[in-house]
Amino acid sequence: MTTGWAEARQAARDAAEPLETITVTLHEALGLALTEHLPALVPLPLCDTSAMDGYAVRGPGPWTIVGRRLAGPCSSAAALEPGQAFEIATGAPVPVGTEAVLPVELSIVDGAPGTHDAESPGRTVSGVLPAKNHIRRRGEDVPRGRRILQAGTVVTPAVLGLAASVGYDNLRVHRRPRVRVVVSGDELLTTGLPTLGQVRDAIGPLLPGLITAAGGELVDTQFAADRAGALSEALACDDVDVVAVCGSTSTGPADHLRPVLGAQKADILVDGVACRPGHPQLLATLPDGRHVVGLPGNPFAALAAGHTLLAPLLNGLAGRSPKAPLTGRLRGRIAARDRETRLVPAVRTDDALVPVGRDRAGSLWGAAMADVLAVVPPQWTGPEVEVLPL
Ligand SMILES: Nc1nc2c(c(=O)[nH]1)N[C@H]1C(S)=C(S)[C@@H](COP(=O)(O)OP(=O)(O)OC[C@H]3O[C@@H](n4cnc5c(N)ncnc54)[C@H](O)[C@@H]3O)O[C@H]1N2
Ligand code: MOO
Repeated sequence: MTTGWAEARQAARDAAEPLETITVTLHEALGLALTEHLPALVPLPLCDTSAMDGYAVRGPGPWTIVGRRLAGPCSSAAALEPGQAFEIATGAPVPVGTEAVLPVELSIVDGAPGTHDAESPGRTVSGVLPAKNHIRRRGEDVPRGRRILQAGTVVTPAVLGLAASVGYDNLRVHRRPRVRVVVSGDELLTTGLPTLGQVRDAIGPLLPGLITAAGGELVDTQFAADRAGALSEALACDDVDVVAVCGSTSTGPADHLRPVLGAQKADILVDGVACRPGHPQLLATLPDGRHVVGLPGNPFAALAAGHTLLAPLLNGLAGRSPKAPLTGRLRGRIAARDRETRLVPAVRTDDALVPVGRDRAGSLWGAAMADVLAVVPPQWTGPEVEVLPL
């Protein structure tokens, strides 16, 4: 029985148990999801540091310059007495007793505007201290031990930078779900110009990016002839978590996916989705726990199904926390359907989403021009819609 679009996505998510934990280097963690909350191993900053290039000072000026501290390891012994200053670089630990940092552009050294000068110790600096003391206190940005990121967070470039700055070399993450793509259809051609009766495979090329973005790892793409036996063979593998079958989802004489899944005693969790395009898509679980997603052969329908069932399934297996939906306002005359959700390619303008058209199930032209798929639910009257970034 056909499932509603939102329910189908939730069913795909619910079918996915997050995969095992692995420990990887920061570099290897990009795109994977944290398995545990991350506490800061050190405070940020580590100690009281200067926020400006200038002079760390104590008491009222003028101040005698007694030392110099640039970035890099340094002794903790340096201290200021009232009336003393240290030339200091942004980010360097301030000497004990520092009350403020006088920025270099506000400073006068021996009567001349201050500059960075290796000869400054022994000279006198003066200037009017600004209201801000320009000292970053220990732990002011991130206190030591504070939970900085939650389990389920996807590791982004910013997460890597933050994890490194609070002391991590490795992260514990869920492994990526391994995916095999099986493209079915005797008419398909993978290179060159098609002749009568042939069609260039458009789904094989679009899936790797979608799979990676959803947290999966494409193991390989295989081609299966339009025979039940070929599809059965392609499904008989134990080296992947998910098999995405393209084509063969309908009820025609060459469409064998449902009968083959029946013969393999698969549990069909979603048997068609009330959406356009993409309504024949399906989600099943094989007796050994592997998941099968059936993507319709019409290329735009396959893309829509990739976002409807495949991406939420991979997100869940990868251990990614669900995200609140993105929304936007759709402009123009869009005819909602009575019972089915429409997935409409649209571009973002300054103030709205504008459908681009060219969105028949067999054509990827609209989707290729679009920024998002706008989700138009049954009997929608607008203008707010959920959007799926492409
Ligand atoms: N009697 C009915 N026929 C169809 C229905 C229906 O409800 N009743 N639904 C239509 C819809 S909607 C879709 S979508 C397709 C789904 O068909 P299949 O998943 O079985 O796919 P095929 O029949 O193999 O192919 C359909 C179409 O797409 C082209 N195709 C297939 N694979 C690729 C590929 N990798 N790259 C590019 N194009 C591909 C294929 O040549 C066909 O033109 O069923 C409708 N029929
Ligand atoms: O699912 Mo079909 O794609 O509506 O064309």
